[in-house]
Amino acid sequence: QGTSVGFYKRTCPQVESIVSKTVQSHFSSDPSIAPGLLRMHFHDCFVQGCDASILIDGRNTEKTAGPNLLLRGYDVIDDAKKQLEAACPGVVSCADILALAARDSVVATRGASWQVPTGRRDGRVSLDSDTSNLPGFTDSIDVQKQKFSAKGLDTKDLVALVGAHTIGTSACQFFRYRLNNFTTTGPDSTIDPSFLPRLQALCPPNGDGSRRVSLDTDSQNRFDTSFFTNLRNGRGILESDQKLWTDTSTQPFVQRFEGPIRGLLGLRFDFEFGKSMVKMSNIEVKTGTQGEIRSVCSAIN
Ligand code: HEM
Ligand SMILES: [Ca+2]
Ligand SMILES: [Ca+2]
Repeated sequence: QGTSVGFYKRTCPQVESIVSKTVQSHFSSDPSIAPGLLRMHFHDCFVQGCDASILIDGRNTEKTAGPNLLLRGYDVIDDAKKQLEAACPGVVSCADILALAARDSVVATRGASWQVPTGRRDGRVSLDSDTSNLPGFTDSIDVQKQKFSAKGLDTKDLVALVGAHTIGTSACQFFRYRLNNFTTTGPDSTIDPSFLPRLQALCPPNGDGSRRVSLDTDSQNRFDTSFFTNLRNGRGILESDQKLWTDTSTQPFVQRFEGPIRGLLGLRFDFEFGKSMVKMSNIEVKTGTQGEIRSVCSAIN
């Protein structure tokens, strides 16, 4: 009853090539759509399951909620949907397009590929008030773990999936508070002191809070393990990211994802990321006769 690889094999064999070509062509003119689409899929799956509820336009929909205001890549999904409606009308869900586009975004940034099970149906509900279960950048590791385990994802999945921050950027407004007066004695002490001036220069106290800074310093366009090395070195940008290193329950996973195979404890980040993505992409999916196949991704039928 769940999703399966090759769900559209008979009904729309071109689906994967249409989505990947569309992602590639948008990526070549604007590389920021890769992190945009990956994050969008995560924010879709955590609210009402992976059902494209994030794509619905209108008043008080998920899109209008705080954590979703800076999402990007909606036009890529609309473009792919248009082509798919021409090739196989009424067949491919917007939720599946987004799941495929997230994978193709990792491939575009030279990460490892994985097979994406399909067969999701699109939801009919999108409410900004449902977005409170999305993790926040000040969340403790306990809260992060709770929010992930509520969706069937364990600690290893948490660390692997947050590894998505190996690409993309954050606005200064989400971490600038760590750089000055974080405590009575000064900046967040978990920040590498030799790195601090660089961040302070990028995000001065009264500067532009919307200015964007790499989440993985010096490697924002490459889907690699550098993000974990940066965490080890006190170079995490978000408070929630740096805590993955300071917390004793998540640090071992950061260590294991950082290096290439290290004996029996070694975990390949690229492989584990794909595995955890398949789990995340199956959160509360609607299949069979549930939901609908939207004709336009930004509106319910
Ligand atoms: C504890 C969990 C997480 C928290 C608190 C968190 C928080 C954030 C924040 C605050 C930003 C900056 C947004 C902006 O300024 O536009 C961000 C960016 C991003 N997040 Fe996460 N995130 C989490 C987990 C994840 C997961 C699981 C994924 C995907 C699998 C993900 C993918 C991304 C990507 C790719 C970006 C860069 C977006 C861009 O460049 O447009 N995040 N995240
Ligand atoms: Ca959703
Ligand atoms: Ca990187």
